[in-house]
Amino acid sequence: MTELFPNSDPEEIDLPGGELLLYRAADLGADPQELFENLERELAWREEPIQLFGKRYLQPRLLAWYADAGVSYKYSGIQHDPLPWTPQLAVLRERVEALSDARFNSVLANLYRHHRDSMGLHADDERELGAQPVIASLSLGEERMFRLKHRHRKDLKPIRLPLASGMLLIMRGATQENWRHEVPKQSRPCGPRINLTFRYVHTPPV
Ligand SMILES: O=C(O)CCC(=O)C(=O)O
Ligand SMILES: [Fe+2]
Repeated sequence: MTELFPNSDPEEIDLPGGELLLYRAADLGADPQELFENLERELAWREEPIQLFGKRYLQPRLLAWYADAGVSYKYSGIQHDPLPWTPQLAVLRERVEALSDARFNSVLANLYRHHRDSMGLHADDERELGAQPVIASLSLGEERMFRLKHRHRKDLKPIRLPLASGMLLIMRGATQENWRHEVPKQSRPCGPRINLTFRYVHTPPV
């Protein structure tokens, strides 16, 4: 049997009805600041529309979507056609796969330009991701607050997890079924942050 998590064990974050693992200083084979600068410069960042209650808005952050050929993904009501992996992203995928003990065929990159950029409360529970998806989320650049809220249990307080540069958070098990997550706007000014969420998209949908 292959060994789970060969690179030193991640921390387990207590999440009732879900599974969260955190590498506080993931071994990415490169300095997180250098990775941030390369990705900020090289990725094809776009302002993307979002469909909310039948209306189109611009998302409050920049996005870029990379995947294996033939993979497509509907995200926030919008169909995304992927770009081919850059050399940097391909290397990062290998590192993240080893650290997560999972396979990924795509990555959604988010660039939060400043403290007012954000990601609304959601779960990564699209059909194409299958049941109980493993989602590996790599943070680079400025620290931002990641918050999880249980869908039904009002007795559970939201979980606040500050995500700093070089941290790798793995969401798996029933996390997406039972919890939603967000990156709220904040009042304190800060610089840019990149978050890469590695996913396995099943095409055609399972
Ligand atoms: O920026 C983050 O930490 C979260 C990103 C996220 O939830 C997503 O891309 O689905
Ligand atoms: Fe998400």
